[in-house]
Parts: sequence; C-alpha cells; structure tokens
Amino acid sequence: MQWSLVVPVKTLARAKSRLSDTADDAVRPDLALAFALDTVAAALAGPAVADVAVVTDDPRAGRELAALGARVVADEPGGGLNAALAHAVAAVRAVRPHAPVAALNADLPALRPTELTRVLENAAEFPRAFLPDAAATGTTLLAAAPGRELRPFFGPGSRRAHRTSGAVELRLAAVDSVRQDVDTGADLRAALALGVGPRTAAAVARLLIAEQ
Ligand SMILES: Nc1nc2c(ncn2[C@@H]2O[C@H](COP(=O)(O)OP(=O)(O)OP(=O)(O)O)[C@@H](O)[C@H]2O)c(=O)[nH]1
Ligand SMILES: C=C(OP(=O)(O)O)C(=O)O
Repeated sequence: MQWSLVVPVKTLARAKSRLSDTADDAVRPDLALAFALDTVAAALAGPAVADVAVVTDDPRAGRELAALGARVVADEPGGGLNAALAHAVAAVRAVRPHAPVAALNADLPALRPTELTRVLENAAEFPRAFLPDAAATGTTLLAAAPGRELRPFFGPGSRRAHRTSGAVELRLAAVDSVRQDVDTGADLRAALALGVGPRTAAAVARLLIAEQ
C-alpha cells in the first residue's frame, strides 16, 4: 500500500525555539531546515511512500523541499499546526483520493526508510493510528486509512490527545528513528547517537566550528 504523507514545517525564523540554548537565532533556521530536509529525503526513499506534501509558508523551506521531490502546500492562514495538517490532507486527497495518509513531524533527522516502512505497514491495519515520540508524551506520526478523517491533535501532550480521540497507539520495537524528534539539545544528542542524515550532520558540524 502506498501512502501520501503530509509534513508540517513552521516558518524557519520561528522554528525550534526550545533549541535556543544549543543553537542561537542566526543558525537555528538552518538547523530546522536540515532536520526537515533529512526527514523528507528519508521518507521519499522508502517503498511505502508515494507522495510527500510539505505544508509551509516559508519560501526557502518550500524551495529546498520541493527540490527533493516534495509537493508544497501553503498553510491555512492563522490556523496553526493542526489546521495546516487538515488543509494539507485535503490537498493530497484531491490528488490521490484512495491512498492512506499520515502526518509526519519534520524534526526526525535520524529517520530510516526501513523503520518508517514498518510503522506505515502496521498503521495500515487500523482506521487511525499514531506513534508516540521518544519522550512518550507527544506524537511523531498520525495515520488515517482511505476515507477516514485524520483528526490531528498535535501539540503538547498529543499522545494522550490522540489516544483519547480513538486513534490506536502503535507499540513497536526498533523504530527509534521514527520516534526520535528533536526539540531540545538532549534530543539532538540522542538523534546524533542514532545517526542523522547528511544535511543535519553538516549543519551540526557548522555549529561546532562556529562555537570554536
Ligand atoms: N505548517 C505549519 N507547521 C507548523 C506550525 N506550527 C508547528 N509546525 C510544525 O509542526 C511540528 C511541531 O512543531 P512545534 O513543536 O510546535 O514547533 P517546533 O518549531 O518544532 O519547536 P518549538 O519552537 O521549540 O516549539 C514541526 O515540524 C513544526 O515545523 C504551523 O503553524 N504551520
Ligand atoms: C507537535 C508535537 O511535536 P513536538 O514534540 O515537536 O512539540 C507533538 O508531539 O504533538
């Protein structure tokens, strides 16, 4: 079964505020973009994904992610993350109405295509399913079968919100790369330990050189 994914990317200048003690205002946009590029490149590399739509209003992110092969959908004005996702799902379903859809966070720089494939194969067993993040309080992926509404409740405490909404929690071993989102310096170290993609590796190297 081939999936359509929607990946939300906030305006880069405002992204990753919780990384401000690790990366200052001048370099954080580059780091956030590197995470998104490595996430989308890995997602497009797997056999289970047919289509990735990035929902963003950021021109640079849109340009660089489109160059990887993603489609770019504009944000729903003033709506925030969940409105942007619902809007992007409607856009991808207009193109591929019979495909299952999943929202995937853009901050998974260690993402492995094989692990994402396994998560999607398991998600395909349910009308709606989600994968909790590494911290076990949030969500990195929320999936909906063809014809089902996604009903995203991303944000603080989204694991509980998705569970309460009736989505099935996927309990899978060995999918750490799909769960390891990066919000803090400690998360970034954990992602580096798993092994990040080339754009994040380069951005982190630039960060370390700038600090010397
Ligand atoms: N398109 C879009 N994406 C968003 C929006 N808000 C958040 N996102 C994305 O949704 C995911 C989770 O976002 P947040 O945790 O709110 O923000 P963040 O930039 O990752 O981190 P913080 O600034 O530290 O909260 C990331 O992939 C963001 O880029 C929005 O309003 N529109
Ligand atoms: C929006 C979410 O992710 P983050 O950890 O980036 O806040 C979430 O977990 O619902």
